[in-house]
Amino acid sequence: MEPDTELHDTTQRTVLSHGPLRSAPRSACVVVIHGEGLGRRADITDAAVLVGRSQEADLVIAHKSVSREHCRVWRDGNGYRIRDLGATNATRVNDVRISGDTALADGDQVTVGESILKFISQDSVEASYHEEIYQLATHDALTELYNRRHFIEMADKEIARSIRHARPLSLCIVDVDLFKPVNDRYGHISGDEVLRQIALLLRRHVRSDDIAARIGGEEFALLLPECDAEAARVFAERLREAVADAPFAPGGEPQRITVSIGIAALSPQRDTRPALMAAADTALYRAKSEGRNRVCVEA
Ligand SMILES: Nc1nc2c(ncn2[C@@H]2O[C@H](COP(=O)(O)OP(=O)(O)OP(=O)(O)O)[C@@H](O)[C@H]2O)c(=O)[nH]1
Repeated sequence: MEPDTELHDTTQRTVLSHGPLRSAPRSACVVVIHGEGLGRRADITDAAVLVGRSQEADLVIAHKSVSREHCRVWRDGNGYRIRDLGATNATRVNDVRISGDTALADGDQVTVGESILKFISQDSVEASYHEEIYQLATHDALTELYNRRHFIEMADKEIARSIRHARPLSLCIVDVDLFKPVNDRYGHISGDEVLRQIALLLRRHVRSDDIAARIGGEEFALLLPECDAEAARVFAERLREAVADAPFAPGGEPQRITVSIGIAALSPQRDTRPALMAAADTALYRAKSEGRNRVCVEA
């Protein structure tokens, strides 16, 4: 198990990647091209996109110059429109303060506090470039799951949403057991293949609203909205069994691989992401010390 704060460089392991597992349909988007939130983007699909400082915004820009609900962008027939929501620093499009609903055209620059967003229509050649950049910035190259940084961003939003709506939320931290001996015996390339296989199992087990990420070398996180601790335990048991039963063969040699899983649920006493992660980590340590290949829940 790796320390929580450690960062992992996985770039050399892209050699095993067979390319993106899912190709997102291209949609119009707003992307931050300057200031706080640089690189962050929100696709404009059927639902309107709220831009603001609030964790519940679709595009969060956590800067004091940005109002909690700053502006809204939405699709209107074949076009797109934007409206300022009474922000203290009024929204500007191409440096002109907007009033009422305003149409957006491809390439328009939207000033939100001290950040600048660019509107990119789905027909733009620039859209695929930003899609690629977004994929690189938010996903782990080896497993195609979300990376740690993006997981943290999404977890903060999900926690805020769950608290606001008084809904349950659980976090599972999944750590591969005795992975060092696997690497030592079969080499890092085979170890990487094991990690990819485990990531696929994770992906198969989660629901579409769940958030699956690789947050460390051999450590994964699963955030389960609408799931209390007991439901998360049942889910985690199924996942643990699926890994233990899966046919791994690093270096061509059949090998049993197992995972330990620590779980913590959101509660009034545990209502921040660091507290939730620390509690799940404590449960994980217990699972390891009690013999591995098991699920523990932090009360
Ligand atoms: N192949 C591969 N190995 C990695 C990667 N990131 C971390 N590791 C390895 O994962 C291993 C983690 O080992 P430890 O933290 O000692 O834990 P462990 O052997 O899994 O033992 P327990 O967690 O106590 O069950 C180390 O050998 C790391 O080198 C990676 O991206 N690819």
